[in-house]
Amino acid sequence: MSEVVLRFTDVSRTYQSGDTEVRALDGVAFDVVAGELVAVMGPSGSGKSTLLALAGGLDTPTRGSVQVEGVELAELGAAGLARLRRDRIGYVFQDYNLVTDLTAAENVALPRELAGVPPRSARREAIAALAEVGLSELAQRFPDQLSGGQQQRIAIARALIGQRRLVLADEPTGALDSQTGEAVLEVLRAHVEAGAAGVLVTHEPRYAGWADRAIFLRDGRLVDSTGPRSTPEQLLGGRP
Ligand SMILES: Nc1ncnc2c1ncn2[C@@H]1O[C@H](COP(=O)(O)OP(=O)(O)OP(=O)(O)O)[C@@H](O)[C@H]1O
Repeated sequence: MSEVVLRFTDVSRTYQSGDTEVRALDGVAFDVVAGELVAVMGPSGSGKSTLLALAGGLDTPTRGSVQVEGVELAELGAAGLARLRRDRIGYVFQDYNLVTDLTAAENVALPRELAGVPPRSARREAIAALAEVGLSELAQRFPDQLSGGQQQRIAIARALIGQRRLVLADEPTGALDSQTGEAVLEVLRAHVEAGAAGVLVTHEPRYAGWADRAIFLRDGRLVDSTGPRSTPEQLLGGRP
């Protein structure tokens, strides 16, 4: 049995909007195991970003339980949650969220330095992470000297440096042309193959093809999910 990295058990999230209640998520349950990439799909407003925010401990469920590596997020205090987010969870955003006045290497090293790793070691780890995403030669460049696809690959290196086992990606290909988007997903896929668990929010069936399976949300409910993909050829080919 593969290790469960992310577990949602009967998770609901309700927002109060004036007098009305918005049920952003309603009784959602699923697991993501190590080595697995799960795509989350669904129309606008169906709850995809809410699901990702709950998985990353950026938001709290109204009902139900979210566990990361067996740890119940609701039972962690603010400091414990911040530590878990820094050390175990990587977030990749549509707009990269790189620090503009830090170089690529400094951006990638940042979470390690915040975790107390000495700067020299953090830098060494960052250079290795940049090599993994094929960008070692661009380590000294600043974000505005890099293409969108290069910036997103740096964001992925930053999301996975250290011991982080869970990578949450919210439309990471949104701002990219399709060829560059495929290259970014190839990097994400490789990290998952190396043992991380991944959740990828995407509108694009083409990109969802990089995932092992997809779950579909409608009005906050999990309405369908595809089975695991069967052949290595399909996985490597990147299309369903
Ligand atoms: N802070 C909030 N207050 C009130 N309602 C909210 C809040 N955040 C989200 N919602 C509502 O919850 C529902 C789910 O929103 P969510 O952003 O998770 O959807 P989504 O599937 O990510 O949409 P999109 O694809 O457009 O980004 C929507 O009806 C949204 O309006």
